[in-house]
Amino acid sequence: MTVTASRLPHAESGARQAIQVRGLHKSFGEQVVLNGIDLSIPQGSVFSLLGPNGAGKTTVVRILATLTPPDSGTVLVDGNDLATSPGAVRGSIGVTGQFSAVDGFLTAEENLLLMGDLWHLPKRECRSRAQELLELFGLTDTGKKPVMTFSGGMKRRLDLAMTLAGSPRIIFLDEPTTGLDPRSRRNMWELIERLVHDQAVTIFLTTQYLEEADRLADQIAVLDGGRIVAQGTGEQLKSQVPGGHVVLTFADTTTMDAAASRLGENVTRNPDTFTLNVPSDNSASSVRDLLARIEADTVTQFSLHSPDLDDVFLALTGQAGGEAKR
Ligand SMILES: Nc1ncnc2c1ncn2[C@@H]1O[C@H](COP(=O)(O)OP(=O)(O)OP(=O)(O)O)[C@@H](O)[C@H]1O
Repeated sequence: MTVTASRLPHAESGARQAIQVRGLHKSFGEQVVLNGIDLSIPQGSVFSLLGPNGAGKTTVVRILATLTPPDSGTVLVDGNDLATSPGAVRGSIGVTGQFSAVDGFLTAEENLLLMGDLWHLPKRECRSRAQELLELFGLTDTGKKPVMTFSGGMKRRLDLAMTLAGSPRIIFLDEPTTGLDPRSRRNMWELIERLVHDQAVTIFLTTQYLEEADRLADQIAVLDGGRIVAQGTGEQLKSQVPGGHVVLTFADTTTMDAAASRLGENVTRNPDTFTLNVPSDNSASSVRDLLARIEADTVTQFSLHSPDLDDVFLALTGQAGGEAKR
């Protein structure tokens, strides 16, 4: 099945762009990793880059964060040209995740003070910012303990807190919840949502968890074979793949079979639960047409199922998403 790449929906919106990328190329030796990437990410939004292992997500983050030079292409971060003003780019970004700066021998508070120092914050501001961040990230009680005693979730929270010490306008979160248990992952999601809501930062998120992208991101792009193969909101991406269906439940086999014979061969019967699965795009008109073809009064329950991002990922890349592999 082919899914066509959608246009860049926000490029026309007129919103100020936090990140603009045009024609980005990067090869390592013979291996072409990025083969012409275009991105426009509006300020104050959450953007998620998805892709199978080795697709080049970290390479994109490293290029945008000035850690790896691109071969060609133009990149503007917070209005600054990466090629001519890398220092200004570094001044407006924070990077967490696979390049964690957390020092396990120091306490959480000391780590935060060190970051404030690196950002040349005055001593007093440094202390108040550290306290503020410990509180924001639920680390006040453990602030004086060495980080090596922290759980994975606490370390990730501290990592994100340290990124915020410099008050960045754009934050790169490279797989921020990989390896966390479901509860810690949800905690991180709530923190990220609060950051975007309260501080209007722009988030560039890479993740293996499609559910994470679906929950947090305003825009999702799928990177595969060196190119962005689809981009849009979670809903837009899901609407591009088949998998939507209506589930009709009946009181008994007789009414179920009567409906099945009127609906034709695409219907899947589940005799154990007296249900029929009927492929549908779930639009109001197709659901209305469907009900008009059967004795609607015999339906005891009715539900719509949309494809999830896993279906999208599979259709686009031929691989299951990270969550599915676990
Ligand atoms: N410094 C480097 N030298 C040579 N090859 C590299 C280098 N960095 C990345 N690569 C290669 O580029 C490709 C993309 O790597 P990258 O880490 O960007 O992918 P990814 O999408 O982040 O993968 P994952 O989901 O596994 O973290 C991989 O094949 C990787 O081996």
